[in-house]
Amino acid sequence: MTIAPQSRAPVAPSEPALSVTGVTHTFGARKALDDVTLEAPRGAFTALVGQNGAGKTTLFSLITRLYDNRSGTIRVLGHDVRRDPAAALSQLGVVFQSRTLDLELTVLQNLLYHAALHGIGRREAKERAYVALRRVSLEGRAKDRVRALSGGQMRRVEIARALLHQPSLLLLDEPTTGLDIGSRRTLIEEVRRLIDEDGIGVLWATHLVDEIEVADRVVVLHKGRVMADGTVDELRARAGAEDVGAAFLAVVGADDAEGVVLARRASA
Ligand SMILES: Nc1ncnc2c1ncn2[C@@H]1O[C@H](COP(=O)(O)OP(=O)(O)OP(=O)(O)O)[C@@H](O)[C@H]1O
Repeated sequence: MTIAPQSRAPVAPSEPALSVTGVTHTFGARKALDDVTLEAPRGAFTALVGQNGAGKTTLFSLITRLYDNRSGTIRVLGHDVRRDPAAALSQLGVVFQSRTLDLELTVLQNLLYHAALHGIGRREAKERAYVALRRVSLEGRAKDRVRALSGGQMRRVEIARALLHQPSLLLLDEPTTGLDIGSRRTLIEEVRRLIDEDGIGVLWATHLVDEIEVADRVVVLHKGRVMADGTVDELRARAGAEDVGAAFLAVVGADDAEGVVLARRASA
């Protein structure tokens, strides 16, 4: 399937990169998402934080149309993903939780393959690939096989690949999984720079509370429900806590947050 890069309808400047309104999703009797409403503005880092099983991946699967949203509305830059999927998906870049690069191909080949799926011509694709690799400081590795890269570098190639069709919204599902502390920091800094320089909107799903600190906005998802939505300072003030981890605990209920706290300790 190719997604036409030219399917870009005019968009009001006030439209957020992502808006989700009243979305519920069930797997049989299990409610994975319960009346979820949230926004990810353009030019901002929005952290979606929750424990394992909170519903983060389910939400991403609905935004990317892997699942059909049967209730509520999901808009990407104003385009309803159900009613106008081509326009919505053309504005969307995704880095999935599992790695999805072909290890035997070079970095450039991986990018060109993805660009072809988006209907981008080869010459244009090559130019865009080098621009995107420069954005993540990897232009010198274009001709290397992916297998030769570190885990953090592979993640940055995936981000470059997600940027090829020039989306307005970048979704990242637990992107620092398996990375050491230095690679995690580099990845966060690269994404922060993309936001500041390109004005892209980012929704970064994580269960690591220390990754919230850099976010402009935080959405706390717990057992499928949005428990808090605001700036890091608002989250701290609401919970009456200095520390963002303590604020998270207070919002979701201390007894329930063990997975997140342990994850935070493990990553410190
Ligand atoms: N395909 C599926 N079939 C049945 N239940 C599912 C399916 N996918 C997710 N669930 C359930 O939905 C809930 C939300 O899971 P989801 O994977 O969205 O959470 P998550 O926040 O992404 O967690 P993780 O960080 O572990 O991936 C969980 O209770 C999970 O068991």
